[in-house]
Amino acid sequence: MTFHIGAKPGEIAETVLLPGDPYRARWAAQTFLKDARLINEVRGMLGYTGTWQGHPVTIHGTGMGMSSLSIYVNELIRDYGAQTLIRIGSAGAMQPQVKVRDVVLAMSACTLTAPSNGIFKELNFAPTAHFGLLKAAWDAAERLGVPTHAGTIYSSQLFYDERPDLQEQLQRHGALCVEMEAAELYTLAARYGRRALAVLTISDHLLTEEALPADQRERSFGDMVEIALHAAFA
Ligand SMILES: O=P(O)(O)O[C@H]1O[C@H](CO)[C@@H](O)[C@H]1O
Ligand SMILES: O=c1cc[nH]c(=O)[nH]1
Repeated sequence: MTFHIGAKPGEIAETVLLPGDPYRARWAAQTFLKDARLINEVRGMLGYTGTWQGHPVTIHGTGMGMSSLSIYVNELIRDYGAQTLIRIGSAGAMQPQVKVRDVVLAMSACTLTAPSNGIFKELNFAPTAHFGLLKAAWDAAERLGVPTHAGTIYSSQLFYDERPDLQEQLQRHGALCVEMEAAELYTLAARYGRRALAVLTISDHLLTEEALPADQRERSFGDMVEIALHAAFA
């Protein structure tokens, strides 16, 4: 047990899928894992462990934002030995060719500042996905026929951002979408020598203002879960 995770030693798999939403964790575990059992519910942050095609897998919520993800990912890596960490999140599209329900694989994640940035001081560290996972996820998406984009994304500190100028510059420079966790996940994975990737589903569009409701964000993003599972065990 850790400060925020009630699982006993050995109850968390080396492969962990990380949705922000704890109810998406419950839905994904019940939908994709065999024999899924609840291994954490401290503060309502649900985590489940089961198997996928015979491989042990944990699906654990991270909450919203880099500060919350940082707590769970630090404990999953340092206390439970997680080796492969794949975020399965929602995101807002920033480019016209990226449509609602498309999948985005985050090759890199720009951020204004993340919880880890303090240690870099004046250095602008470039948080980057694990190449093997990224390639395996791309191949899986092609096989499954899921419309998928790969490129840089924006990990924002705020959902209600008061800096439209930043969004404009990121759009000009090709950022595909905005979410709130990948940059810190990639930084922690780099620090501890683990594999990480963010597989995102577009839930809303910043240009067209289309948006999916909460129940669909919680329970209908199965393509990204399948892509993440195939990538983890490719
Ligand atoms: O759907 P999740 O995985 O929570 O991801 C996105 O949704 C939340 C904001 O609504 C943020 O956590 C953002 O990154
Ligand atoms: O951070 C997020 C997540 C989904 N959609 C957005 O617009 N922003």
